[in-house]
Amino acid sequence: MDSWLDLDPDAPFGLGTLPYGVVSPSAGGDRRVAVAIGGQALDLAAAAGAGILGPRLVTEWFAADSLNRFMSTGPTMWRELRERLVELLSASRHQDRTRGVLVERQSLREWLPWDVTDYVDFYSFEAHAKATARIFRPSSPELPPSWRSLPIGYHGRAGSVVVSGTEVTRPRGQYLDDAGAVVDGPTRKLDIEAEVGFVVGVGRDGPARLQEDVLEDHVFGVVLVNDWSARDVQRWEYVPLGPFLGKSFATSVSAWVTPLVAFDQARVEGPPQDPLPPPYLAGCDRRGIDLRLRVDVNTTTVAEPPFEGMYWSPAQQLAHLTSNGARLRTGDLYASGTVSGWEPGQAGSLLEASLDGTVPVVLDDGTQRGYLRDGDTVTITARTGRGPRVDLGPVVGRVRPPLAEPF
Ligand SMILES: O=C(O)/C=C/C(=O)CC(=O)CC(=O)O
Ligand SMILES: [Ca+2]
Ligand SMILES: [Mg+2]
Repeated sequence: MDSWLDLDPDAPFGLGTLPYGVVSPSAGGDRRVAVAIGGQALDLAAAAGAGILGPRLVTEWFAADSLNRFMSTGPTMWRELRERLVELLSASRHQDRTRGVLVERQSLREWLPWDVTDYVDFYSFEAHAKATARIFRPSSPELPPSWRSLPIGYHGRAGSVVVSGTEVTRPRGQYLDDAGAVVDGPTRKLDIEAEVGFVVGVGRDGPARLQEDVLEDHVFGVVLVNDWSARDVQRWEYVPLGPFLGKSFATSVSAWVTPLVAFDQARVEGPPQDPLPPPYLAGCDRRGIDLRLRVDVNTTTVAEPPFEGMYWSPAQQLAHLTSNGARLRTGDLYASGTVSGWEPGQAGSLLEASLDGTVPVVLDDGTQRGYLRDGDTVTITARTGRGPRVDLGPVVGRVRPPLAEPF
C-alpha cells in the first residue's frame, strides 16, 4: 500500500511501521502522543480533537505525557487505531484533513515514550552467553546448567531507562586494576549491549501459563535497547547476585515504539530446543522475529547482529516472567538479552567484539576501540529481514566524561 505522502522507500518510517512516540514542539509546548511517518509525525491529540480518528479513539489517551493510557486499552483499540491511520495516510480523500495534523519531526523534541514500571533483561542468545562465559568464567562450563531449561534473566532498574538522544555520563564504580587492587573511579570498560525490548500494554495478575496468544494479548510494541554496561564494575560485583551498579546507570530505548503487529510477516520459528523445556514453556508460541540490527560507533558500523537466532522466544520469556504469579503491569519492559550471532561482525557488545579489549575494533578514522571513549556516539537501528520493511530505532547515545571526584 502506498501513501499520498512522498516517502523515501529507503528511509524509515513507511506505512508498514507507524511507530508511536511522545513529542513536544522544540520551541515549547505540551507533550502529546504521535505516530511517525517518514520525516513527519502525526499529532494524535490534534487528530482525535479534530474528529478524524473516529468516536472510539478519545483525545485523553493522546493528550498525555506517556503512551501508558492508550497501551492499557488492549489489542482491539490498538488495531482500530492502526487501521484508521493506514486509511488516513493512504486514501487521498483524507489528504487535506490529515496534512493539518502532520508536523516535521525535526521541529519536535522526543521524550521517553512510556512510563517504565518494571524492567527485566533476559540472556537468550547462545552465542552471547557462551562468549561472555569464556571471558568472565574461563574455567566454568560455557552455559550455566539451567540455560536450556528456562530463560535466564535479572530484574533491572526501571528508573534508569532513558530515551534515545540522552547523553550517558561515564559512571564511577569499584573494580580491580591491572595489579589486582580495588579502585573506585570512572569505569575503564564502558560497553554497549544491543537488544530488542518488548513493551507491555496490558498487565495481568496471574501466571500467563499455556495461554495461546500470550504475546499478542499483552505486548503493545517493540523498541531497541542499549543496555550500557561497565564491564570492570560488573565483573567485580556480580557474584553471586548478578548485575547491579555496572548496568543501572543508564539503559537507552528508542523514542519510537513499533507495534508488535507490524512484524506479523517477519515472524520466524526459533532454533530447536533440546531438551524440551517444561510444558508451560514448550507449549508457547516459539516464533521470534527476523530483524537485522546494526550497531554504529561514530561513523563506523561495528556489528550487524541477527535477532532471528534467539533461543527463547518473546512469548516464552513472558510466560516465564509471570510463571510464579509475578504481576505484569502496563509499562513493563523486558529485553531480549544481548543480540549476538555466531559469525564475525555479529557481536552485540564490545566485550565480545574486542575480546574484553584485547583485540580492539578499528574505526573508519583509524582509531581503535577496546571499549568506548568519552565523546563516542553509539547508534543502534534495525529493520525486518523478510516481509515488508518495518523499522526499529534508532537508539542513540553519546558518552560524556565522568563527573568530578565526589570527595
Ligand atoms: O555472562 C555474564 O556474566 C553476563 C552477561 C551480561 O552482561 C549480559 C546481560 O546483561 C544479559 C544479556 O544482555 O544477555
Ligand atoms: Ca543486557
Ligand atoms: Mg525496578
